[in-house]
Amino acid sequence: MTYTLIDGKKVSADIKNEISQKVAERKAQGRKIPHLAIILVGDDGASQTYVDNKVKSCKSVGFHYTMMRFADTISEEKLLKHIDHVNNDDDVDGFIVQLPLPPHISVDRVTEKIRSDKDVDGFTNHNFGSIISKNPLLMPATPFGVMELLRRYNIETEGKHAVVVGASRIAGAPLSMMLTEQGRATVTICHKFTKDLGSYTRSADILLVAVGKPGLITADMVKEGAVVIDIGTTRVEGPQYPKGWAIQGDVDFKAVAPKTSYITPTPGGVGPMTIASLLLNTLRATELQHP
Ligand SMILES: Nc1nc2c(c(=O)[nH]1)N[C@@H](CN(C=O)c1ccc(C(=O)N[C@@H](CCC(=O)O)C(=O)O)cc1)CN2
Ligand SMILES: [Mg+2]
Repeated sequence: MTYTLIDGKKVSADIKNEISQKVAERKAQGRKIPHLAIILVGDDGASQTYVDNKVKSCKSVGFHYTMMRFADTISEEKLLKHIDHVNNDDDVDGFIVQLPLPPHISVDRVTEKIRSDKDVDGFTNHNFGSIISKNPLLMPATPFGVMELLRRYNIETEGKHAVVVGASRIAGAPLSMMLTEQGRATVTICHKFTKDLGSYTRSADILLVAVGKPGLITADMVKEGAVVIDIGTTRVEGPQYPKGWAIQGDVDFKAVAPKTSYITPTPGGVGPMTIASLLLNTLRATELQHP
């Protein structure tokens, strides 16, 4: 079977162009320029790379941005106080706290401290719940990016069987709600307690995998003609890679791709969409707060 490669890099570049135009219009009309603040705790190498990409993307679309760095020894109390300060800073339209956080800090308490109308990652309970409302507020960036890829490639979801592997708060769980609500798909969620994973994945018209286990999905687990969306991104280290590491998805791409109708590569599939969605959410947060 010949398959179509879903090019997240290109779609995210298109979205960034669309955002740049909207920023230029706002500027010409004397309206507020979106301002994203990024909180980074500690010096995790991968987080640093993602945050650098977010800053670069803000610059490329004309957003204002502020980087806020803290040592990994910061107390939870101090971090929560800082979040409160950003919540009340009227110049900041949206902000994120880069994950993971050091183990002594509760991700749940930090996330819930973020004002929901400035929560451009869409991680708060309020925004999570708003997925099933008629008018969702700010949607979690990664699943929002997946839905946008499906939409831009005209992939029909209504009435289809979508199997989501992984039930994380930032990807699998909200994605299954979006596929049900906006996509009108019949959704099965699999997770680490699922027995005989292949018996579910083989029945998927659309298979979406967000686990973080390279090579988890092999060719025998995929139905002929399925759409496969790989959301996992794991940094695998090894001397064979020029940089000393490489990004790998959850799907054995080489073996699986020939069986599919559409498939995302890793890197270059869902990953770039995460940042494009963050920019879209920041623009939306600005439009809501400063119409
Ligand atoms: N506050 C947040 N923390 C984290 C999020 C998030 O959305 N908000 N997601 C991940 C990390 N992440 C963004 O922060 C992220 C991960 C991967 C990519 C990406 O573009 N991946 C590329 C490969 C990049 C590379 O070569 O290193 C790809 O898949 O093509 C973007 C963002 C956890 N933390
Ligand atoms: Mg504001």
